[in-house]
Amino acid sequence: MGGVGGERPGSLRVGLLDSTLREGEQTPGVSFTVEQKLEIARLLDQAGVAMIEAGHPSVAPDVREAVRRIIGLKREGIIRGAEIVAHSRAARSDIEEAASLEPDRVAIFYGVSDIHLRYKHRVSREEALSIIGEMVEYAREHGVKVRFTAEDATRADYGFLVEAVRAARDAGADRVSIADTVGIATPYAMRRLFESLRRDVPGVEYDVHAHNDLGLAVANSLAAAEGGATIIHVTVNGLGERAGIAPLEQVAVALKRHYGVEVVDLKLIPQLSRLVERYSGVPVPPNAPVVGENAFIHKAGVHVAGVLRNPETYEPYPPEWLGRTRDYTIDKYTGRRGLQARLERLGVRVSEEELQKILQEVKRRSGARWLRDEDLLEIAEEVTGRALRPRPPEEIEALVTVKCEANVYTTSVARRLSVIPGVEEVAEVTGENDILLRVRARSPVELNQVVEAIRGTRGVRETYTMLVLRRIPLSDGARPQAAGRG
Ligand SMILES: CC(=O)SCCNC(=O)CCNC(=O)[C@H](O)C(C)(C)COP(=O)(O)OP(=O)(O)OC[C@H]1O[C@@H](n2cnc3c(N)ncnc32)[C@H](O)[C@@H]1OP(=O)(O)O
Ligand SMILES: O=C(O)CCC(=O)C(=O)O
Ligand SMILES: [Mg+2]
Repeated sequence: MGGVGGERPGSLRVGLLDSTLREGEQTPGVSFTVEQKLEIARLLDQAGVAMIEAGHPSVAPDVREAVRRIIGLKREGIIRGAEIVAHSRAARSDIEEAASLEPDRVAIFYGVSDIHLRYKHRVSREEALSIIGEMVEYAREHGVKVRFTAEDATRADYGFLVEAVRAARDAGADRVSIADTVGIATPYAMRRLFESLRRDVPGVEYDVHAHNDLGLAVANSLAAAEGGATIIHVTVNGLGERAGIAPLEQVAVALKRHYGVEVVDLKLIPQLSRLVERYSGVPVPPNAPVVGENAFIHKAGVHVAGVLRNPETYEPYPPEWLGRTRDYTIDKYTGRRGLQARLERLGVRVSEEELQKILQEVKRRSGARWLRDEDLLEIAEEVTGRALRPRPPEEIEALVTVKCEANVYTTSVARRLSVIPGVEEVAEVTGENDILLRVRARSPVELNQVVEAIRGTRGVRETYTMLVLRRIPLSDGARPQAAGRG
């Protein structure tokens, strides 16, 4: 492959620390239950993350309980590979509480920028160095591995940062996390910072923790890894304080795409993303990289024509990496090639002239929305004058009630359902159910497929299907009169 995007900057020795359960729960409005945390932790381990930051036990009883039980899963061998990390302030009480649960590692954070020293900790640099040394040593006395986190490291004076990292290393920390706590680093500065630290303070391994306030978290994390960081902190869907931190899914795919490193099983990413979306209640936008609904949906005719010949024309990596599939929409942006391919997929062959007419009609009708296959076939029938849709003697009509998962937007689910072929009407309703659908199918097998598609839609918890046995046509005389004073 040529060009800038095809360059391989070289291989990296790097793994992921997932902090969905700690940093991710610092997202405003997010609170996972203990059971949800266990489920997320198990899936993260299955995916192959190197470390799970399970929480900060001193925060609240349920946070402590989740950390305790995740450590229990590790002990029982249910979580197999991931190292379990407990977060802690540089305070004896926090360290004792964290260490008493016997995690693999305690991570002790302490702000190292002058802003943090002066306004938050209200200590001098000398005092800070002795607190860092003492607290790391105190944790080590409890028999756990220790990571020291230099919080706000990217705004710290470099000379002092070096002293702080040395103090942590000399007291027994084998890892140091360099945190871009307010997301102000640039990739170039980040790479140089890690290169310098590795030169000036060898003998420890480095983590990078990059916030996304300026949308640079992924770029900064990759740059840090190029500079020598061996662990990248991520959260599923990029959850975290303010704009969050580097999203697991983006970092994992970028590492494979750019460096040929597969740090997690990419095929588990869609499941992880949906699970965390559901439990966090934070919706994944359709245009989110990797996990967004539109990540592999093409629209413009020129793109579709290219993708039909070779998907690489408009895809940086194939959806198959994630077990996803590509698709394209039919609307006013469609061109001849895409339209023809779609018609062929539907088993419809048309002449050049008919194709042109259908295209004109598509462009005239679609407006802001995209056309379903059914709509397209209807247009094609009108243009060609041929019956293109098989018409069995009877159609089955059904009403399907849908209950949505807690914490999902009913309107998003309704929108997803509305594009399922066979779904003719969608209404959001009050009462026990959230959505009512009118469905039409040509056979019981087809009805079953439609219902399966509904049940498999993200956000759908439960469905109930009622077959319509008979419709009673209302004669004019039987039609209820509008209430009026007349
Ligand atoms: C950048 C990051 O995200 S780091 C992770 C931050 N994590 C959290 O804050 C977890 C959620 N926090 C909490 O539940 C609470 O803040 C607790 C339990 C940690 C502490 O609660 P409280 O004791 O009531 O203190 P409060 O939150 O009001 O203030 C923080 C105190 O911790 C001190 N502190 C802050 N950071 C540190 C640190 N790294 N090491 C030691 N002490 C610290 C502050 O100076 C302040 O002390 P003060 O009360 O003497 O002024
Ligand atoms: O412990 C860490 O590595 C990071 C702490 C944190 O969340 C931050 O500084 O933003
Ligand atoms: Mg953070």
